[in-house]
Amino acid sequence: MPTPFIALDKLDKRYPDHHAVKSIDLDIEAGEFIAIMGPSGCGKSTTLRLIAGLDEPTDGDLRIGGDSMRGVPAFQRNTPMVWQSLALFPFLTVAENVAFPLRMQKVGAAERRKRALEWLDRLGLAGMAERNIAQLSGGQRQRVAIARALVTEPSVLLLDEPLSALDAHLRVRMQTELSRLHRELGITFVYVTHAQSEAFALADRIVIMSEGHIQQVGRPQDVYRAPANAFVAEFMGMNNLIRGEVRGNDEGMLEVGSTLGNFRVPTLTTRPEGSRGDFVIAADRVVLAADMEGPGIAGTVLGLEFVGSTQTVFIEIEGGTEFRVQKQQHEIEALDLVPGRQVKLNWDSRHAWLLPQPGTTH
Ligand SMILES: Nc1ncnc2c1ncn2[C@@H]1O[C@H](COP(=O)(O)OP(=O)(O)OP(=O)(O)O)[C@@H](O)[C@H]1O
Repeated sequence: MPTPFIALDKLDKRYPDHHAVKSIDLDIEAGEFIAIMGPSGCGKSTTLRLIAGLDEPTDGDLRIGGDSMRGVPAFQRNTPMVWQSLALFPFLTVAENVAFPLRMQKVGAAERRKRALEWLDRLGLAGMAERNIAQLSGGQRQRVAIARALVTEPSVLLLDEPLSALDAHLRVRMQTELSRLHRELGITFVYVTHAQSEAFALADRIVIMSEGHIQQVGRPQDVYRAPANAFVAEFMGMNNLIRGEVRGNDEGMLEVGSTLGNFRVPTLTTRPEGSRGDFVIAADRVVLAADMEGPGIAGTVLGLEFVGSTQTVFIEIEGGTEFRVQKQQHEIEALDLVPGRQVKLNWDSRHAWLLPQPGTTH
């Protein structure tokens, strides 16, 4: 194994009244784009601040390039951070804002200006160098903040919800821009976001946190299709979790009994009868049928939600369980899926994903 570029080693942060980050381990390779996600208050920003040196860990270690960062102040780490609020200086021009970190490094005035103008050019802001920050749009300010972070040519860029203040259209444009910069610069990006779409569009790997713990680290498609536990399955949103108990093992399949009926779930290992057999079926894997005499679970359409060209259908199963099903518009119309409509739900057993038993890997 090559030495990771950034290594979080049992990194821990306690505030007087809150244990924000609980002994987390994470290896980040040089040049990776890592997105950290999780519900509000789970410790994402604290983790980023620990990497930046804006906060000191209570315990554990953080290494960058193999060197421990314990006691190394933020200004000596060259790990700049871009925030949603940007923290640009309103009394400086655009060029002076970008050049500011170089001034801190005592770089000469001519060189500072040259490098600031190069970065402004690179971010599509050539010609705006002498403007005041107040004379820029939200998207342009975001670019200034990114130019200012990159002007010292760091090997890591930390971003804390950088796009959340922008409107949807601009957000997508800036995502493309960040992706391009990441590719061109080849440096490591660590990106905190609560927007799944951003994390999926940008990241090589996603880290899911909850209550100060890391719940799963993996490629976006793996976290989505193969959640490590019930928390991740539910956090990803478009999963249906069925809690059940193992009733038998049959050639790579578990027979699972639940309040919704008996199901077959693929497995790599056998499990003893009576043990947990919780599994997940993704919303886009559920098949709906109008024929109530056919096989499947009976349910009633509660309502629909538009998400671009697909819709999420919320279906109530007897006993109060709610299912989410993702369908294309034409399928919705073909089945006339209006609230109150009765439907049968089904899926191919091969698409069910067995959750690992707590404390084990799959
Ligand atoms: N300086 C501090 N003093 C005390 N508690 C703090 C401090 N900073 C953060 N916390 C607490 O630590 C927890 C984690 O905070 P953090 O900002 O890392 O969460 P987050 O996952 O980034 O949340 P959000 O998505 O809302 O920004 C929160 O409960 C927060 O109130």
